[in-house]
Amino acid sequence: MTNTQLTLVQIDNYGPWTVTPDPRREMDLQTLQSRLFADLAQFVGARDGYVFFTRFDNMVAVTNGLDHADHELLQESIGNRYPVTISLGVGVDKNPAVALERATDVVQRAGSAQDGDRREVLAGDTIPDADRTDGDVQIAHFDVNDATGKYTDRLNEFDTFIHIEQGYASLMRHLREEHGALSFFVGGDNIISVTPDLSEADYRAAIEHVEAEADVELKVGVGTASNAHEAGFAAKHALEDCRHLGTTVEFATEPAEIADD
Ligand SMILES: Nc1nc2c(ncn2[C@@H]2O[C@H](COP(=O)(O)OP(=O)(O)OP(=O)(O)O)[C@@H](O)[C@H]2O)c(=O)[nH]1
Repeated sequence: MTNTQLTLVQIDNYGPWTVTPDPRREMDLQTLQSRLFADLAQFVGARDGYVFFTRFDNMVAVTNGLDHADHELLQESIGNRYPVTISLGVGVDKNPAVALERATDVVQRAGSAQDGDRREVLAGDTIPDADRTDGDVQIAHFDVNDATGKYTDRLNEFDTFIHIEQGYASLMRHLREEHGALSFFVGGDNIISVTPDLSEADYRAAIEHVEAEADVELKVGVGTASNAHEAGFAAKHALEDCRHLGTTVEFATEPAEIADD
C-alpha cells in the first residue's frame, strides 16, 4: 500500500516582499521563482524526490527518502542564497491528498503565509527508514496522444496551450475528487500524478472522463517504488510501452533499471 510523504514548500511573507518598498519588476520575480524551483528540483531530485512548481510561491514535493536533516539543510541553503526564506510542512498518508492536508496544516498552525514573524517553519514527521517499503510511492505519467501532430504543428502556441490546459484541468479535478490523487503539469503535454494504489480500470475511467469532458486523448504509464524518482522512472518506461504497443494504460512490471532491456 502507498505511503506518500509530501512536503509543502511555502515562501515566507512573499506577498508583502514583492511590493516592499515598491512593487518589484515582474521579470525579476519570475527569475527568482524559477531559480528557486530549479534549486529545489536539483536538491530534492538528487535525493530521489520530485518537486512540482504549482503556484511557485507554494510548491509541493514528494519527499519519501528525505529525512528531517535534509529538510533543514534545504532551508539553510535557500536562506543563505535568496532574499526570501521557505517554510516546510511534511505530511504522510496512504492517500496523497490527505498527506498534503497534513503537511499544510502544520505550516498553517505556525502562522499566516503573510506573517512577518513566521519564518523557516519546519514541522511534521518524516517516515522512519525502517518503515519504508517498495510500495510507498505510485506515480502516473500522463501524455497527450500525438500532441505534436494534432496541436503543436497545426495551431498557434496559445491555442495549443488552451487544449493542453483543458485536458490538465479535467484530469486533475477527476483524480483529486475520485481518488485523492494530485496531478501536476510538468511541461509540453505531460502531467505527473502522485496517486494512491489505483487500478487499470481507475486509469481507464480517468482517461475516458478527460476525453469526454475536454476532448483530449491521453495515455499513461504507472510505476510504484520506494521513492518518486524510481516510481516515476518506471512510469516513463511503461509510457514507452504504451507507445510501442499502441495501448492506453501500462503498469511497470519490473524495476525501472532493467525495464528497457
Ligand atoms: N516533462 C516532460 N516533458 C516531456 C517528456 N517527454 C516529452 N515531453 C514534452 O512533450 C512534448 C511532446 O512530446 P511527445 O509527447 O513525445 O510527442 P507527441 O507528439 O505527443 O507523441 P506521442 O506522445 O508519441 O503520442 C515534448 O516537446 C516535450 O515538451 C517527459 O518525459 N517529461
